[in-house]
Amino acid sequence: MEEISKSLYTLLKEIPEANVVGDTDRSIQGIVLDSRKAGPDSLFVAVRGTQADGHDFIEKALDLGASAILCEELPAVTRPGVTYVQVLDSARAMGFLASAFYGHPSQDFHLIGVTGTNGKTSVATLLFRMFRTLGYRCGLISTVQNQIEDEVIPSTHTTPDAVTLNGLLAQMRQQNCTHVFMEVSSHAVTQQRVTGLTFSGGIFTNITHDHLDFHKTFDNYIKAKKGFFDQLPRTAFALVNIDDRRGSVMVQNTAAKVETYSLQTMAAFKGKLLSETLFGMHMDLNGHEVWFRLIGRFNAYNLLAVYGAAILLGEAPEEVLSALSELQSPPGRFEQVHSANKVVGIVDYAHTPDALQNVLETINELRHGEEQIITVVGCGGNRDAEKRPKMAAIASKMSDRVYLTSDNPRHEEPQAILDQMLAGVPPLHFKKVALIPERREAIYRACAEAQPGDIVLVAGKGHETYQEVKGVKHDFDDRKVLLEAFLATGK
Ligand SMILES: CC(=O)N[C@H]1[C@@H](OP(=O)(O)OP(=O)(O)OC[C@H]2O[C@@H](n3ccc(=O)[nH]c3=O)[C@H](O)[C@@H]2O)O[C@H](CO)[C@@H](O)[C@@H]1O[C@H](C)C(=O)N[C@@H](C)C(=O)N[C@H](CCC(=O)O)C(=O)O
Ligand SMILES: Nc1ncnc2c1ncn2[C@@H]1O[C@H](COP(=O)(O)OP(=O)(O)OP(=O)(O)O)[C@@H](O)[C@H]1O
Ligand SMILES: N[C@H](CCC[C@H](N)C(=O)O)C(=O)O
Ligand SMILES: [Mg+2]
Repeated sequence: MEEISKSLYTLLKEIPEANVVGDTDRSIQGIVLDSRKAGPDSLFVAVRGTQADGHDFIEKALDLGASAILCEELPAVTRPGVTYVQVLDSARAMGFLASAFYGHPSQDFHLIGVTGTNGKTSVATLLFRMFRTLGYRCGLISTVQNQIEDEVIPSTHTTPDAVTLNGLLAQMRQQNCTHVFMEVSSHAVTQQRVTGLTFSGGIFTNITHDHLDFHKTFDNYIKAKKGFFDQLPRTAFALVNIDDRRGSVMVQNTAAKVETYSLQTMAAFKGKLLSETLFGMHMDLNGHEVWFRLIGRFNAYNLLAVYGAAILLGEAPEEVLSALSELQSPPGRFEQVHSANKVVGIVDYAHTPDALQNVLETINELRHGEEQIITVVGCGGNRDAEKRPKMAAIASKMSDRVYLTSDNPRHEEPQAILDQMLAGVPPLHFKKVALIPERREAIYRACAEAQPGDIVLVAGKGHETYQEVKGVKHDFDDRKVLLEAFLATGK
């Protein structure tokens, strides 16, 4: 990426409401959100976070060479030669400045944002792959990875912070991308990571229980997702899943053109799931019958969203459906690992109650005989604790055997998380459930027990290649461990 330098005076035109103390006739070499990353002539943005207050690090940033400070509260003592820019909301102001710093890259291509509790990665990735098949140059910003055409850029967040995000978008513009598909997490909306971007379209997949550790109430969580549609311009489309009862709320105040998709009712994009096997499903989409390689009712929704967005972006239905019918699931989404003696392993990123229920429903629908469903699942540490008992209840009701185990315990005790999960298991299903904190051991035990035809679902980590324990990420890949376990247990 080329070095960028911008005049502070020009940048400040983006935030006319700011109170500026100091000289604006200076160049800014970069915008930083973390004082430890400050360098000569950078602009440090002081944000009040969940753990710390960025205002406490202003002096540190200045020591490392920062020459401008964006903050909500001016320091008691200011340094000569430094420009202080005071605003009501520094995260919001940073969104506008970050976009301007990189020359507003989002205005130079179609940027589509996908929000919802589940399905963001699936929809964004399918759109990215499909538009590439249609011959466009594309970018992707997602939980699994960021991508510019074939170049993979590792991702640390579902939606990066505003500076990283605009930097990535600028790289995509430099690579002549015409379409960029990105996930918009609820954290990102609340923390204004997407403020200042120009979207051509927004997609709402669904909203169910997650992240209440951060948003505190379900109402706040809904408001966060709605905030994304509130900021869409008139020129954009807002494509919503109208079968979700919050679908209409999302677009209540949007200026964008509202479009709908549904499997149940009248909608601009109407689908019907006709039949499915382990290898794909047959759907009707607006009167076109098509075979897809993805399975599950939740994927029928994802395919409808992708189809709808493509048509709204001006593509021809036949070409879209033909490209879409070739696509496979993104990594770690219903990814199958078959053993030599026909045990079916499924690795899925279901880490919310709704996702786990959907995946288990799909697996139950696929079963046609006496096949057993053996589920291995855990819940992340330092994340929403309310979903723990719910996920364990769903796993125990919808499986024949359940191994509750660890999923990124982070700074919590694995046994404590397991105890909270177990509290959700109805006594009727106690017999089915075993607690095995070591995830590898849990997967091995599940495989040892599986008979030909049985299905072993390993849920929660999907594409992840690590297990995070007390700040350290240890190598761990459910797909590899499942394969190893099949071999080790003679399957
Ligand atoms: C809860 C949350 O969203 N946290 C994000 C947030 O950090 P924070 O508010 O906790 O920051 P903080 O530690 O309190 O610090 C406050 C400020 O002081 C600054 N600081 C701090 C220390 C220092 O020495 N110097 C300094 O300048 C920090 O850079 C920050 O700007 O802002 C940081 C900078 O953008 C993010 O890296 C961080 O993501 C953390 C690592 C995280 O795990 N986030 C997850 C929960 C997240 O964002 N997930 C969503 C997906 C959720 C989903 O839908 O599944 C995502 O989009 O990835
Ligand atoms: N449209 C959908 N509705 C409900 N569940 C879904 C849907 N699509 C996928 N899922 C389930 O949710 C899991 C996560 O899917 P995906 O990664 O696409 O969601 P996400 O919204 O990107 O999640 P994250 O918030 O972690 O980024 C999948 O593995 C699957 O079990
Ligand atoms: N984006 C989600 C992913 C959860 C994945 C699960 N494996 C976990 O670690 O809890 C989060 O950060 O809450
Ligand atoms: Mg995602």
